[in-house]
Amino acid sequence: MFISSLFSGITKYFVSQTRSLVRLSKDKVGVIGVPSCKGQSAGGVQHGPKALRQAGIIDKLTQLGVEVYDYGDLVFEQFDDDTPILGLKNPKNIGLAAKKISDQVSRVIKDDQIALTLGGDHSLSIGTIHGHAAAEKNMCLVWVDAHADINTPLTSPSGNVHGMALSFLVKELKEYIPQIPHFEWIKPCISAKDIAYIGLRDLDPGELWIVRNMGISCFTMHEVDRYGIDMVLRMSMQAINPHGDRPIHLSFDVDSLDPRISAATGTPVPGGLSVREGIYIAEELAATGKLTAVDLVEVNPLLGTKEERDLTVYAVYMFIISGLSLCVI
Ligand SMILES: NC(=[NH2+])NCCC[C@H](N)C(=O)O
Ligand SMILES: [Mn+2]
Ligand SMILES: [Mn+2]
Repeated sequence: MFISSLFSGITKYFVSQTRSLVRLSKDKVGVIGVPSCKGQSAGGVQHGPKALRQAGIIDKLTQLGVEVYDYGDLVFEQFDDDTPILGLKNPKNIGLAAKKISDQVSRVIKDDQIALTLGGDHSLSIGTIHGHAAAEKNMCLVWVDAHADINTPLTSPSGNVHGMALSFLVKELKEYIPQIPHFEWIKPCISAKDIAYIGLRDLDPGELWIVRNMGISCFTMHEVDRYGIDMVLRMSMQAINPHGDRPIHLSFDVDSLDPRISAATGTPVPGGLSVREGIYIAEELAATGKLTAVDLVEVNPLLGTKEERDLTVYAVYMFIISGLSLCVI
């Protein structure tokens, strides 16, 4: 008697807690391939979009009932005469590519589709976030990464733009960013308080200073270990989207996952997220009904063994399918 009533109480609890289906913000997804590689130095990351398409992401989403529009890969003119400015490598290639990416993401979101961008290195997020903010003024950003990617051209130890992407976009950093040719069009479009980091574990000194002093919400791997990924997401949303009414941009660097899963990436860092923790982020943000743009970056199919490459791509495949299809039962 006692046990059965307890059981029915628990059942009721779980039924009341269970979402029957993930509520996507829009039921259409626009896929944009961005074969960018000039934001870092390892060859191969430009093949990321192809590897992810070959894994069958688009067919699977379509079979699960998502209306998918595939815009193919953006084509970028290549400039060989691209000398570094203040140490920043490939300013012309990256600055002009970012404009193209921004315009395309903006168009897709204005067409009422979730913009799913397949990279490519993380410098592409200069364009995706800029384009998202142009289409949706009130957007907020969840940046999932081992790295903060917020070096300015002056603090960067490498000159690689994939490690600087956010610095060009954050309003509070405007005074710290020098003039870079081909970057003049980039207007800072997001405030520090509208950004949450998840998974960080490898910051440069300048980045540490910025994150500590600018008021960006930051949940490092330490917080993920301490509170668990569910609580970290709740705290992130409490910080940047307390009323749940803002369009969400999820920028997901595959090196946020532990390198035992995602070895096929240029800058792996031990001690990362599990596959389930990564996927849980996609599912929960999709379930807010406000997910509007997703960047999937830094898959490099030329790194690691064949098994490692397949596993990296498979993890990303699961992340996208779980996040963007209606498969929470
Ligand atoms: N998107 C990435 N994987 N970024 C790695 C950045 C590494 C280093 N912090 C740098 O600025 O060079
Ligand atoms: Mn990273
Ligand atoms: Mn990154």
